[in-house]
Amino acid sequence: MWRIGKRFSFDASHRLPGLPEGHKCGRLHGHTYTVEVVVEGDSLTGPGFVTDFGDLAPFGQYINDHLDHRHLNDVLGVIAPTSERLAWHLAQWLKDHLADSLGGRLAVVRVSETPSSWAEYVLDLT
Ligand SMILES: Nc1nc2c(c(=O)[nH]1)N=C([C@H](O)[C@H](O)COP(=O)(O)OP(=O)(O)OP(=O)(O)O)CN2
Ligand SMILES: [Zn+2]
Repeated sequence: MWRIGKRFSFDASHRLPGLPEGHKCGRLHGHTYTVEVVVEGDSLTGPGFVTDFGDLAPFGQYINDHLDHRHLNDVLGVIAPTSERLAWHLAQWLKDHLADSLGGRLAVVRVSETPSSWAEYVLDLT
């Protein structure tokens, strides 16, 4: 099986209510988020692609239009937009909008708020 990935990034603010008093993430702050989408396949098409990286362009457009320079507490409609919840939100968007048009299967959406941390949502489309 092959796996390919494409990385996207955007800047956004959030705050995480519900943390202990004084926790830094309870305050309004921002991140340069990184999102990686992993697509897998058992065969190759065209010149040797699982799926053309360019087929993920609509996902980049969604990020630019709806998440970049936004406040994630407003956009996601959850009280605490953690990396885990953002990964789930993005996985649902990919499932709803791109699953049928990609050459391969959507496998993982991984979100990083900082270079040292990540959360991922593993898709099961079987
Ligand atoms: N499991 C999760 N833990 C935390 C999340 C999250 O989404 N999922 N988010 C935060 C905060 O948003 C915080 O801004 C980022 O946390 P942290 O990695 O601690 O950020 P730092 O840049 O301060 O990391 P250092 O490596 O300590 O410098 C918190 N936890
Ligand atoms: Zn944060």
